[in-house]
Amino acid sequence: MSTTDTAHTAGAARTPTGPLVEIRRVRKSFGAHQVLRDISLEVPEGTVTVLLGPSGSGKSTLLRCINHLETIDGGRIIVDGELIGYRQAGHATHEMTPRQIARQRRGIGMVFQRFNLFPHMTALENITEAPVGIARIPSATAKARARELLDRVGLADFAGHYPSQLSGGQQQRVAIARALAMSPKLMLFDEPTSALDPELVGDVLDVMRELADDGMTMIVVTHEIGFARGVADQVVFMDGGVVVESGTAAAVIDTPQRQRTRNFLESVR
Ligand SMILES: Nc1ncnc2c1ncn2[C@@H]1O[C@H](COP(=O)(O)OP(=O)(O)OP(=O)(O)O)[C@@H](O)[C@H]1O
Repeated sequence: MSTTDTAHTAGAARTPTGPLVEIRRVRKSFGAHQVLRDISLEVPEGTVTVLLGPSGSGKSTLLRCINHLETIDGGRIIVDGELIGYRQAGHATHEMTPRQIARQRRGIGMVFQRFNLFPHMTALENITEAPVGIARIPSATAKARARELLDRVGLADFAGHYPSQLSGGQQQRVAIARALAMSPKLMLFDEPTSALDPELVGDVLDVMRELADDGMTMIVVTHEIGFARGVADQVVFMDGGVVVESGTAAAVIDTPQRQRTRNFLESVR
């Protein structure tokens, strides 16, 4: 059993309040391919939602819509009371100004499958780049904060290392620290461990679990069922662009009601 499978009472240390994220009847197509057909879900503040589903079910697309990397075709997405995407007569996402979009994106941290660190910058520089360049935080303040974040992800001694000098797991932990440096209210993770060697997965999931324990609101796309069972307050199984089944980890993972969910879980176990 990996450390990520150890007992963690999902949501126990947190007191969920209202939804930080509301997704209502969201639709998204690429050409004739309708990837998101009708997605609705809510993510209460301070909780972790894990999105499960087969390849091509639209999980990444949904995360990208929440973070303004894609524009929805219908429905609406609200994060912290603000419309992110809304497509109905007279209200289109693209009517937002670039400045509004940039401001909203700053409140949402995203960690991708591939760490996407700047190769010519040290770990510390990768983390301070956005706070200094975008948020205009004084360099000394940003550096001090970056060191705290490196410590938090277990890499206090690696501030001066370049990405090529770090393992994949260490790079991903720097990527998490980089996202946290903008003090997001929501963190999105898109298969953060699927590009890692198996022995490096646990350290990254442990950092994510600590974030959850600290009350970070998180939406995580992952096939790590042990993580979902141990950390998720809510598990959402998507297939064919719809939510097939959602509920607690115990409900969706241990006692799935739908055959499609059972088939998927068997395929990843
Ligand atoms: N920019 C794009 N243009 C055209 N098709 C796209 C685009 N982005 C995603 N798709 C298609 O949308 C579908 C859903 O992709 P998406 O990456 O959201 O699924 P997923 O559930 O995250 O799958 P995976 O686990 O493989 O990443 C796929 O068929 C994909 O090819």
